[in-house]
Amino acid sequence: MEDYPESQKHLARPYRKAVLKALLGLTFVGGLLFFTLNINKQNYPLAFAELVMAMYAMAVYRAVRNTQHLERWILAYTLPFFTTMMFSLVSPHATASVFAWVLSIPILAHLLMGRRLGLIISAFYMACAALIFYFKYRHSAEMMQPLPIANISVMSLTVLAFSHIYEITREQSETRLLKIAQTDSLTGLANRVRLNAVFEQERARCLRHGTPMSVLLLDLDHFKQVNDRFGHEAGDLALKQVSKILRQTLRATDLPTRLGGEEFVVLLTDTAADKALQVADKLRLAIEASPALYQDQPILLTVSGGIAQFGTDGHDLRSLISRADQSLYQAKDDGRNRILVAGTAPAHCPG
Ligand SMILES: Nc1nc2c(ncn2[C@@H]2O[C@H](COP(=O)(O)OP(=O)(O)OP(=O)(O)O)[C@@H](O)[C@H]2O)c(=O)[nH]1
Repeated sequence: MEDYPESQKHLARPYRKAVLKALLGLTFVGGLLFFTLNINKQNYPLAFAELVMAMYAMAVYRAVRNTQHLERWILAYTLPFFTTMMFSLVSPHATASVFAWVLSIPILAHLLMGRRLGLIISAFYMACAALIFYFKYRHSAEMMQPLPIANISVMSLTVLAFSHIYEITREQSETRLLKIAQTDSLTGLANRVRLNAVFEQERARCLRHGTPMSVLLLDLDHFKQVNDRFGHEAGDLALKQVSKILRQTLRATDLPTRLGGEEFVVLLTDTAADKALQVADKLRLAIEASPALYQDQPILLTVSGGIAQFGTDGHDLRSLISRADQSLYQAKDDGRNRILVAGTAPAHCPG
């Protein structure tokens, strides 16, 4: 589970909303201005289009304030906006300077829609603008000179390339920061923040498809003695060793996380409690069989655990962890090195 698309979408929303609101404000004011200018020039179709866009900008501004569907509103506004721009380029009354607006397309499209969709939308509208330019000025000897054409083309491609590169690097830094924010620095496992985010996604999937999901809470036994006897560095090494076993043993669709201290939570997707117990026992035996080596000394490790199943034992992460925690403490009381399923009699005896 290495993707961060949902978190990234949430992270991009506030700044995309700010860019959209600025665009809406500017097009409202600009629309009214160009409406007046076009009325004075008796260019009524374009004046009417500018007025409609200004009113539409106002309506969208009100709609996006509390929307849950920002991406849809971005498309619902920018596509008519860019199309109106093309309409202005076609207008016989418009001067060649109107083509300068085309340079705003790649910037706005990338800022508002990200690198992939931004590139597609920019390429489409810039190609339309190039065709309009050609058909409008193909008989104009002045405009069809190689120098102005090369100038316009290179400038347009430069703005497109820089907008795209900017968005790629911005998304990459965002992914890097998200990864750092959602990773436990000692073990490299996911942390509580990521656990919460993935749980919410998986919960929706479980409710939609009716698939099971279990939460396994693991706690190292007598870990204080490891620190006291071998030192804190050895304790850290033991935590890394357990993390390595979790990563190696679990399926790619499961999420092993470190909650803090010597406590781990594993989110087992598409897994009911009885199957989760089998997985947990496999982990428990692997941990027992692989002592951490600190300065050539083996540190024997065992874990106790509790399992709770989504739906049966709770519908949110907090209650599931709390139910698993009750079983974990029961497992500790029963002698440690065992896993118990919530609401059942002791399900495993070490041996
Ligand atoms: N080395 C190391 N130790 C940690 C870390 N986080 C917590 N600990 C130690 O983990 C120990 C946990 O001790 P306890 O809560 O008493 O649990 P325990 O000794 O494992 O006993 P039981 O859970 O009852 O089996 C404490 O000594 C903490 O200092 C860490 O990041 N690194």
